[in-house]
Amino acid sequence: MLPRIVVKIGSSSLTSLEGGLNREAISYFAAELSALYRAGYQPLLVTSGAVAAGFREIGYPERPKLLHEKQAAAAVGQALLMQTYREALAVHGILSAQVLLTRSDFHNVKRTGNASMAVEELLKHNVLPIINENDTVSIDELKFGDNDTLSALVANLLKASHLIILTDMDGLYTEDPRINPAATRINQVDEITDAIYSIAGGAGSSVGTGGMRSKLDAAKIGAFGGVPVFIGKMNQPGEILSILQGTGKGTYFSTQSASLPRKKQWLGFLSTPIGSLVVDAGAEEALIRGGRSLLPVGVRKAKGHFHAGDVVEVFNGDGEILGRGIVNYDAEQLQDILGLSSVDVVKKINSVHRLEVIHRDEWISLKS
Ligand SMILES: Nc1ncnc2c1ncn2[C@@H]1O[C@H](COP(=O)(O)OP(=O)(O)O)[C@@H](O)[C@H]1O
Ligand SMILES: N[C@@H](CCC(=O)OP(=O)(O)O)C(=O)O
Repeated sequence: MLPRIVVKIGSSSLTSLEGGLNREAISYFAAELSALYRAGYQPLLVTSGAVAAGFREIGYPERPKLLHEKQAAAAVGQALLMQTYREALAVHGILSAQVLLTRSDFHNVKRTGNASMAVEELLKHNVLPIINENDTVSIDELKFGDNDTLSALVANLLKASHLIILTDMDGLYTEDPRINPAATRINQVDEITDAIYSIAGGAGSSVGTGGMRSKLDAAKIGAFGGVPVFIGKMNQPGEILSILQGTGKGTYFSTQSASLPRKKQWLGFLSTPIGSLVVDAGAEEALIRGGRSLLPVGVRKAKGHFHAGDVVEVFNGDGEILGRGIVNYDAEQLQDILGLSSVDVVKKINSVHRLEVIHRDEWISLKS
């Protein structure tokens, strides 16, 4: 299999602030994608820009904020975006195809299998998949919103060897350079800690959406899936190959050596937590460093109306998130056994299905 490269291009690199596509930029990116093919890689493109490309044509004075307006702008802009890419790529003899995905396409194994099958078939025929979120049918609560997370999920799903996230800033800085011009670039990040998150701000322009924060989310997802991520900018011919050679203008994020099983990736990044638990220091140690299951004795509080089988978030006493897991008790049942030893749990509940509150196989640690 040729090494797969997922390239994500943000709205800020494709459109002007007044709305509308920057055709020169698209021609440039098409040439860079063609350089990837020539160098023996198999590229996949995740592109934003539908809303930004469409809002002016439809008559909105600025990037719309209301859902139905965004949906309409995306419907106009997505067609324009695809047409422009198709023409620019055809100059290099590259055939491209539109793939629109929604968050719910990643919600279970069957649906992800379905999406990946379609993309695999395109790759088999040397067609470049051009992926975007299906904005016209996505509703806000169930949306990726920005395409950073989507690109990382695609990279993990298709076992890419790299994810390149292109934006209007040449990497992660010690602070948003638009706010503090003295900020300096961080060239390499080995671990995405809370301190790294704290320096990442939101979108930098009126057309961008997630800013550096959602790009770090993507880098984290990539790290868990075994895909190294680059975040940066390019505007010179041949730069995409420099990025792969380690000399790109941006920040490189290293990956965990082994990729997490798909179920754990789902737990960490796609599941919807229904409630939360607060655990004591002993339980934190067992979960984070001991690789053990969570027992009732270590649970201090349970919040929310969850049922056995739901996903809950787990926090320590300082309010730091430790991870997520599938809980084995209903919320009411758990209230009765908080802090009890396993012997006392068995005495209190007649039929204990599974003693652990969260089994270690159904847990993902999110604390770095
Ligand atoms: N620590 C940081 N380092 C670099 N850029 C940052 C940082 N925090 C916030 N940003 C902002 O993130 C923006 C890029 O994200 P975004 O606007 O969503 O672009 P895109 O449309 O390419 O996804 C930059 O323009 C920058 O202003
Ligand atoms: N799917 C949307 C993405 C919106 C957006 O701004 O994303 P991004 O530029 O990647 O932060 C679109 O095509 O307009």
